[in-house]
Amino acid sequence: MIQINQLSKKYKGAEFFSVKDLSLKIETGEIYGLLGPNGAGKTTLISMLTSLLKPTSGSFTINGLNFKENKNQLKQLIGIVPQEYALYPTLTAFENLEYFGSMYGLKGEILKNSILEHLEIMGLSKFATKKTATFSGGMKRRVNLIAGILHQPKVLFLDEPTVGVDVQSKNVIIDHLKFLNQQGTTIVYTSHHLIEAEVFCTRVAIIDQGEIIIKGIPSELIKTQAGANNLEDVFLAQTGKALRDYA
Ligand SMILES: Nc1ncnc2c1ncn2[C@@H]1O[C@H](COP(=O)(O)OP(=O)(O)OP(=O)(O)O)[C@@H](O)[C@H]1O
Repeated sequence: MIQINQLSKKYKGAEFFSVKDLSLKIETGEIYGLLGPNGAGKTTLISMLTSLLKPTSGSFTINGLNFKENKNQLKQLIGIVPQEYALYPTLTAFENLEYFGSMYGLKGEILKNSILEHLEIMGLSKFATKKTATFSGGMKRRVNLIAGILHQPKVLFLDEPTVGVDVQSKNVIIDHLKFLNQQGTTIVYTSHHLIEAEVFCTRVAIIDQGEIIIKGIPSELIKTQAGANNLEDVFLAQTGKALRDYA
């Protein structure tokens, strides 16, 4: 279970809070979607939950553990799939994954077998010895995903794991995430794909300007929002139609 208590982040020199007094409980075994317009604070929130970013105030626990006291345990427990590709372009897919796997303490045959198995699942076996610089966006996304799950995390955080990929890559990624969830992995993900989130997530929270404005089971949110036929209607009704450019 993830318990977030009044978590806030104000970047240095910023006028506004990017995440503001945010409290949320995510149960073990959920697929939880963090949705919101550009600049809503989704990446900031996920970055704090994975200890990539220090909160300004507030706290959270993951399975009862916190980063101050249980850093090493938590690092083994969670997996991170960032929005930006974390891959080294001059290394092959296999070499990249060896690097990431070793960061989680995997080595030898266990590491090698885990890499080969995941490359196979993601349809990348025949590209194992190719440099990732030559990969398409969809292939990079799939290697990026493998890098975060080689150590079989119990809680997986993904920041827009299907952005910029074709339908085929998206299906492989989503199907595998569903499989991992069935095996007991709790999934927290951000997305702009509301149709994807509607069918994929057990619950979602719509975030705007650093705060949760509505949360719940997608089908129930649709039912309770007047005139809404899908999650996109709920999203637009809650966040408005104005563009969210920021710099
Ligand atoms: N390093 C930073 N320094 C200052 N402000 C930042 C920084 N990173 C993000 N912000 C600001 O924090 C707010 C939230 O940004 P964040 O990237 O968390 O939103 P997001 O919901 O993930 O957006 P997107 O959907 O575009 O990825 C924005 O106003 C953004 O400009």
